Amino acid sequence: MPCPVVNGTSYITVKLCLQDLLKSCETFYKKLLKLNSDESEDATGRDSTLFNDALVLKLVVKDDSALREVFTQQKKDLVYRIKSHDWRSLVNECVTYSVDDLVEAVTVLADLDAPYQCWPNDIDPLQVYTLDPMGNVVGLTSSKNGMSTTKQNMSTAPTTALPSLVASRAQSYTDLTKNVPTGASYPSLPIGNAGANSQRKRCIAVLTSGGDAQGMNPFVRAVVRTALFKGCQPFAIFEGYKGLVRGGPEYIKALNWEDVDGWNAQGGTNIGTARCKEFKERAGRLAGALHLIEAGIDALIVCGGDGSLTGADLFRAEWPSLVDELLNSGKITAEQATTYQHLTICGAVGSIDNDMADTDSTIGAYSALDRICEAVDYVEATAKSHSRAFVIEVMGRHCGWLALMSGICTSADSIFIPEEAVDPKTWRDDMCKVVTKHRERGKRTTIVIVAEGALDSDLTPVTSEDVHKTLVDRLGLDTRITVLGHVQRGGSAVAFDRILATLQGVESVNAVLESTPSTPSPIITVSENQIQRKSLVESVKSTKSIAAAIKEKEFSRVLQLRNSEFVEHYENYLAINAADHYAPQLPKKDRLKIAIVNVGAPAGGINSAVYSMTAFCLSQGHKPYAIYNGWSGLTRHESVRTLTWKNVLGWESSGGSELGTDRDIPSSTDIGMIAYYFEKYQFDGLIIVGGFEGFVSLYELERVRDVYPAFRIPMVLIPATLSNNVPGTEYSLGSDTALNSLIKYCDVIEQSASSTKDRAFIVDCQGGNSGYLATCTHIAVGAHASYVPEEGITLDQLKQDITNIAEAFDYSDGREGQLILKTTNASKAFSATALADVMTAEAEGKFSVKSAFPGHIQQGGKPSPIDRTRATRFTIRAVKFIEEKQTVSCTARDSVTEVNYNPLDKANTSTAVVLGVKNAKVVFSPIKSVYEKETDVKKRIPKVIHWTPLRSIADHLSGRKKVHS
Ligand SMILES: Nc1ncnc2c1ncn2[C@@H]1O[C@H](COP(=O)(O)OP(=O)(O)OP(=O)(O)O)[C@@H](O)[C@H]1O
Ligand SMILES: O=P(O)(O)OC[C@H]1O[C@](O)(CO)[C@@H](O)[C@@H]1O
Ligand SMILES: [Mg+2]
Repeated sequence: MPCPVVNGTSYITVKLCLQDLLKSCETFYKKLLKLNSDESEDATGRDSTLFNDALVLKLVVKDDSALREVFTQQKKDLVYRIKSHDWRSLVNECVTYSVDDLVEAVTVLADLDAPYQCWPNDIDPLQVYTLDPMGNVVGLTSSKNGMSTTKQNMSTAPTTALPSLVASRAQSYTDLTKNVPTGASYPSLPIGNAGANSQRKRCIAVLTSGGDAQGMNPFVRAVVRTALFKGCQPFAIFEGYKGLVRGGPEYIKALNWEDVDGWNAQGGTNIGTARCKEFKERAGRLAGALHLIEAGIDALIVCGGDGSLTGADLFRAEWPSLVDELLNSGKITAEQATTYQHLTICGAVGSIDNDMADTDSTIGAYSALDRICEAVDYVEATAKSHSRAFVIEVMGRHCGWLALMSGICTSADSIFIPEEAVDPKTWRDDMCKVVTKHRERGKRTTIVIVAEGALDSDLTPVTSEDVHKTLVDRLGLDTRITVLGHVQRGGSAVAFDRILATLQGVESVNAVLESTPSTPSPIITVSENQIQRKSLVESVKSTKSIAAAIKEKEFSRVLQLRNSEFVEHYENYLAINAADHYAPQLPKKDRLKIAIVNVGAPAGGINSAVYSMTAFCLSQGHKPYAIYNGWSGLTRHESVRTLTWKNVLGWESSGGSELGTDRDIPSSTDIGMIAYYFEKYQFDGLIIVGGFEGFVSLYELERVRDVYPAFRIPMVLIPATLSNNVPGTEYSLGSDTALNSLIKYCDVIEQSASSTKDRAFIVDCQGGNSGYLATCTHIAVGAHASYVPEEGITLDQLKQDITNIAEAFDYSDGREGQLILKTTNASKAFSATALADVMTAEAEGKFSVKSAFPGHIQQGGKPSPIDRTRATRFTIRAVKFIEEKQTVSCTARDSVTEVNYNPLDKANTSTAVVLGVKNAKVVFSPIKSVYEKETDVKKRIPKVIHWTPLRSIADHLSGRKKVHS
């Protein structure tokens, strides 16, 4: 039987450092590869030549007894590796031989008593890994390409079982996939698998391309694990399109469950990325097509920016002609051309720039924004000390999203973005006017944020140096430039990106499996927190049209072509940071008195809401009032003040509650006194920023409108609580900040767990009766399990989790730290510590569990960029809602009567509302119906939990088996 070496090599030298291993090596290779020996060669028996028709293998002895110790040590290492590694992770360190019959090879290995692993299973192996007597890893494959899953010959079942470690792990996967419907449920098998191969597994490859972005690793992890969970074979193409163009086992590798362990916390992309010129040429794409077909891959998931997805779209469009060309040039067979006539492509947007049309956010954008905000928050302190100006240059070659959002988050005085090309003649004056105005109002710092791609309307770049020069020359400001550069792409992903990437990874695999040859290639997007599928072609087209509009100087179109949220943020930025308070927007008769109060526990974004409310009210001409220290502050101390811009300077980015907050609700203080003060100050509108107590407060005020006309004004609740348990919304301010605090904490705990053998941690999470925080953290950190009040803790599940964890420790030799999240209220009987003790006892020495309590760390320090920008957006929406609903005019107020002061219909419940995000939209829902119909008042949670689907995703990605009662 011929045994050509994979890659076509036909001569191999194996060096032996110990003479006494020669005989056993000779026997090993002779039997395994069916080689003959050259009897004539070495009479002394020092070297040996083995051969057949296709291969010459020379065993050369370089006897060195000094190496005996090294060899002994190495062997020990190998024993460890055999126990702890999936050998396919050592694929780069081994020589792989192609054999016709793997089952026969396995029998030989068993006879030789050599250790080995079969992949993907022992019943029908595609690859086998073993050690030669020298300890070299030797691979055997029956496929044409070492990485391909297409076999040359189908083999029969082997006679030998797997080593038990691998067997038990393989069993877990089998169990996992048992729940997954196969065959008919996947309309996917038709593509690339039609005909003779119709039973073959789907082979799904993933690549990352363009600039790296935080979140690409969680994305790849989710693709790999979901593909395995659904019975497919995942592959990674290393180094982006470069790997596709170069091909072969070095760049195209099958990945396994363990290969992506711990990736959620890691920044960058572990499978590498590149900018690849060759792929822009047809010849490069032709090579890419050949390599995919050779590797047996029929679906490709590309995670990258606008450029990468443009490339993916082109590849998809050209695919049939590429296959034809490969067939005509004899590079592939007719059978291959038929099998791979369709390539399924799915795009996911991974780029810090957030420059793709049709999605609110790209994977990595919020992490980069987080890095920018952190840097500007730092710079602010030194700027303030010296009363300096700072020009901060941020990334974004063709997109100003990072500059715009960081401008909002840090209350920058001015921003420059490509979407709003400035007038070359006037921009300097305009900027100086705003900066001077802010300085006159008492601001000691000046922050100007310039996007890397900022332009004027002649398409001349507006550079940081231009801005610096203007601030120095015209205003005489002591000015510095800070270019943030690649720091923005550094570090690990924020919670939002980890979760977004994970959900998009899962959805990409779903999209691949559901697509048919006639389905347009999808791109996975997000809209107001909802993962959606859109058309890749259309998104690429819209994205290109933005670049074209800029090039053609059609600036009025450019902003509109970005999504509506971008436009809203831009208008908000101008309203709160560039407005002239002496020339407000609204005529005097429409100006209102609007109060804001914080109710409940502190949450990230509360202060941002107060800052935005104040700045927006002032720009409109309204009078903003603060009620300090909640309802009890009002009723006991009449703690009401008007707010000025200077009062709230710096609040956009500050943590806690500057106004002061507590959990009192109106009925527990003095509702009559509240009405009295509302009347005294003649409030025209109220904004409550708070959690469940805020929700109850609004309901109570609305209910007593009959009795107290002072409450017949528009009232809006902006939900703000880390528990994210307010009915009427899928998102509350503060929940993102809390998640970020918690994942940072968990990453540290995870490190400790991984460093200590056989150690798991149970992290106790806040959240009241809502398991939102624990579930999202479970996904974000890749924890093993989470216990939440919605599910409770059953003894059966606990037992199962103990078994799962023991198995995971077994497999990783105790080196893979395990985390479990537990919402404090998940069980009345088990505190985190009690649970840890029970698990430790039941694990019978296999592992130990400790408890960890992040406590109020979860309320976070500074609010996250998501909470800051959403606070701004929601608050401005709330003020606009009040404007719209409030018909009373200031003139009317001058002659107050009960009728004209409280003109709102007493029964008009639509004026007391919860502002929420629901089904991808910002909506105002009347408190009366939300409270009475949608709320489990006793448990303080909504009756319908919107995040329930996350539970099963969290579990399947951590390989947790669920016990169903
Ligand atoms: N028009 C195109 N045709 C074919 N391939 C393309 C095209 N544009 C880009 N690509 C491929 O995608 C790679 C990455 O593109 P690009 O450098 O524009 O980054 P990106 O994906 O937009 O990410 P980011 O801008 O976030 O860094 C390119 O190096 C190239 O291989
Ligand atoms: O790291 P590189 O290749 O220099 O690319 C920098 C570019 O990549 C991006 O960060 C996008 O990933 C752009 O904002 C920036 O212009
Ligand atoms: Mg790009």
